Amino acid sequence: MRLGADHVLVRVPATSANLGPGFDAMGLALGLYDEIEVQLVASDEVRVDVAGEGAGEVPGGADHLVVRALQHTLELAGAPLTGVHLRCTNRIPHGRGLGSSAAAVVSGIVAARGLLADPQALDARTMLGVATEFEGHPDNAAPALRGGATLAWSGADGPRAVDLEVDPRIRATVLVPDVRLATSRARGVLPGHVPHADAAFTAGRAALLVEALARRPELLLDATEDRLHQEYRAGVMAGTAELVRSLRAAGLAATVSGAGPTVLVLTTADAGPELESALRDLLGDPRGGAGWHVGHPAIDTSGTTCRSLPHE
Ligand SMILES: Nc1ncnc2c1ncn2[C@@H]1O[C@H](COP(=O)(O)OP(=O)(O)OP(=O)(O)O)[C@@H](O)[C@H]1O
Ligand SMILES: N[C@@H](CCO)C(=O)O
Repeated sequence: MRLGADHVLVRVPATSANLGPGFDAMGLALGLYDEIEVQLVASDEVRVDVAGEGAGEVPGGADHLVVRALQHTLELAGAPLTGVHLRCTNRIPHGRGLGSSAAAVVSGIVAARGLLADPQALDARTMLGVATEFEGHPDNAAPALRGGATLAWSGADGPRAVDLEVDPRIRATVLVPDVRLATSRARGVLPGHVPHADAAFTAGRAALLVEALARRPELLLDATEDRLHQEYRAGVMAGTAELVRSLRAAGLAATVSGAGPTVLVLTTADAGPELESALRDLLGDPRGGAGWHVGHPAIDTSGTTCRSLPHE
């Protein structure tokens, strides 16, 4: 396949996976974005400039995660990459449970699609499949690609996803700690087996969550209960576990965001005063404190977007 454009700008949202009981399956796109400008160059140089999150930390050149996903996707499409210049403006914090690695992978895939002469040749399922190969599970990649809330699974023909309805009254709040935790570490403490009763409990809650998200937000507290991962992870994110417990005791639907350590709270717009009061009690200030930053991102409904820029 031929390349069409040589210069594109991709915008990719943060995502919060699991939402409590939807381990490795459910996710929500949040209005906090990384932007990546991808410019093909005539030489075989691979250059990556990073501003914001990860600057001076993430590998440059061909090892950079966005470059790896871009290169892999272009190869798959039969249009191998030679030289490229990336300018990344990163706002999604790394290793916090807000889908930074999925955002990097998805942005590389969507950039590759935008560079092809026939972008339609790379369909949504193929893109989710490639992202899942990199990530190992599709729950962040699906909402990053599609926006909104999604339910993803691996079927006989590979990873798939559907959109979930989200009641317009629902609001997301994130409590992001200063400390990081690698997803690999948070997965490493999960057991190989769980009691049948816990699996049954969590399956029921995940089904209820679909209804709570769509039109019954008053059920969010019950619907976000989980027994598959959060308690097992408490030992590697004690502060997160404590905050989730306290917020839930105050009647707020708090969960560990992705593999943590960020806390996600789902409320309705009219629950602002309860949330503010709980945050003041727990952190000393509703805007954040004690090493926690409070954000109120919109729920993103666009997913990852890509537009061509003029040839430079
Ligand atoms: N924009 C980026 N560019 C390059 N590498 C990135 C970028 N974002 C994340 N990474 C890599 O991914 C790592 C973080 O991935 P990890 O899966 O541990 O956490 P996360 O994706 O932020 O959280 P979660 O998967 O729980 O939502 C970073 O340390 C970095 O190596
Ligand atoms: N479902 C994943 C999300 C983080 O990538 C987990 O909880 O480990």
